Amino acid sequence: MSREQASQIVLGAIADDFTGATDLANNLVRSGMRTLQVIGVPSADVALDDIDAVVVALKSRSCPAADAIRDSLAALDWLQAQGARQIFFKYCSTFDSTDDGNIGPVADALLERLGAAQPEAQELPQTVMVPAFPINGRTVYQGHLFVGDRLLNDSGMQHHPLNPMRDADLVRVLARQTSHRVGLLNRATLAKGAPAASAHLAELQQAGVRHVICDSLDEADLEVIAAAVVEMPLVTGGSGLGQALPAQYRQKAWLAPVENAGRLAPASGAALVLSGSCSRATLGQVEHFLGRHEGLALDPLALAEGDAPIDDALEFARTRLFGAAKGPVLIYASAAPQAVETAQATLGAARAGELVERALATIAQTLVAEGVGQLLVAGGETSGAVVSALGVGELRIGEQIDPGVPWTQTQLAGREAPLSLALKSGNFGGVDFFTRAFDVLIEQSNAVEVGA
Ligand SMILES: Nc1ncnc2c1ncn2[C@@H]1O[C@H](COP(=O)(O)OP(=O)(O)OP(=O)(O)O)[C@@H](O)[C@H]1O
Ligand SMILES: O=C(O)[C@@H](O)C(=O)CO
Repeated sequence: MSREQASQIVLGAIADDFTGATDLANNLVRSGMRTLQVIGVPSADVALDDIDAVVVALKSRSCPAADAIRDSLAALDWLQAQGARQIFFKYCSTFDSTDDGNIGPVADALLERLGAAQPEAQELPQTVMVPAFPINGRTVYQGHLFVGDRLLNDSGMQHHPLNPMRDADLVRVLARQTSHRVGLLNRATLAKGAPAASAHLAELQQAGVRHVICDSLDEADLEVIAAAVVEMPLVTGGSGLGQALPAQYRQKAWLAPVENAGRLAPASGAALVLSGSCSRATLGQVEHFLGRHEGLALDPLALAEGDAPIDDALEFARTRLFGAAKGPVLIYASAAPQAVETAQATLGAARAGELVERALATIAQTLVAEGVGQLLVAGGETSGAVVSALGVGELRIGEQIDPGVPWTQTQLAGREAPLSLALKSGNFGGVDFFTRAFDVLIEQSNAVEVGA
């Protein structure tokens, strides 16, 4: 099938984790693209009528680079078969990766596959790296990533359990992940507008630069970048760029204007929060929630001894969810850096993470089967584990709770009503996120019921 024959999908995105996928899908919907999120590469046909963008959610951020490449290429092949005009490799706005990858190796593999599909192209394959998400405080200046007013390596991300970020210089970080040349499109050039940015990208390409880290301090910078890269086969970055691209697609008449790109059915069932994120924002949200509602902590060291903590958590939740009260309650492994270090020193980082993820996934599976209908999960890896255990195939995107986090809905096999699901990236959301999310869901459901 040629691109022209099946060009109904404008944007095909490959996201390296599930919360990141929802974040991108949210921004695409808010910018007027009818967006479907699929979990993994679909094995059966997916109905894509009236869909402008598809986001394939992978769990490829922290796995070995070879696995991430394999899964990302499979997603690329599928998206190309759907006729996607542009491919977007979505990773974290905090550039979560290690010296072994996976951002560099995956971007290289995608570029090579896309280049092979266009042997007539004369130029070296090139892509941009645009992690900035200004509304959530992620900006890039002179190639250095900031979270709020702190450099990345001083933002809390240096303590991340799986991919501690100890260097804010993204040109240097990426250069350790690829054998190809890495360059910079800086703010001074962006300030001159899209033609200057395009000219600089072309110069870098002539000089053999494959990956271009882009500064961006605000939405205006992202709009300039979007205008300069709209024709690139592959773009990469965070959801800020995703918010800026649809306007460019409309200018090219690739996209028709739509009124309400995201609308969900009313929510039902008991309300549960599961948190495996140890990020600063989540720790604040856990504390805030526990000041108002009940919660139970899971300890990885106890989980290593057996499943008793899972049974206790299930009992705790059942008595609070399936009687007169319907929650919300919280079950969490989220812990401060010192407690995480202790667990990791005893169990190893990977095993500690697996124990927590398996426990939260089991709890989600059991309680959703018993009547939880509104589920909020905090943490990208944690969301990946939960969504996989639930067997989620597709997510429809609804109302935003806070920037980067929408409510979504999915239809699970054997369930009558759809499950409302919010997947929160570790560092996203205001301090009252865990409580306010359910208020947003009620408002959204009421609006649908009265036909607003
Ligand atoms: N108490 C703990 N000790 C050790 N590891 C933990 C503990 N609690 C959670 N973990 C693990 O830490 C990891 C947290 O990663 P996760 O991606 O879920 O959150 P995050 O990094 O804050 O979110 P995001 O990726 O969206 O930024 C998971 O693998 C989780 O199982
Ligand atoms: O870009 C971000 O920060 C998020 O969408 C994310 O990927 C966190 O997992």
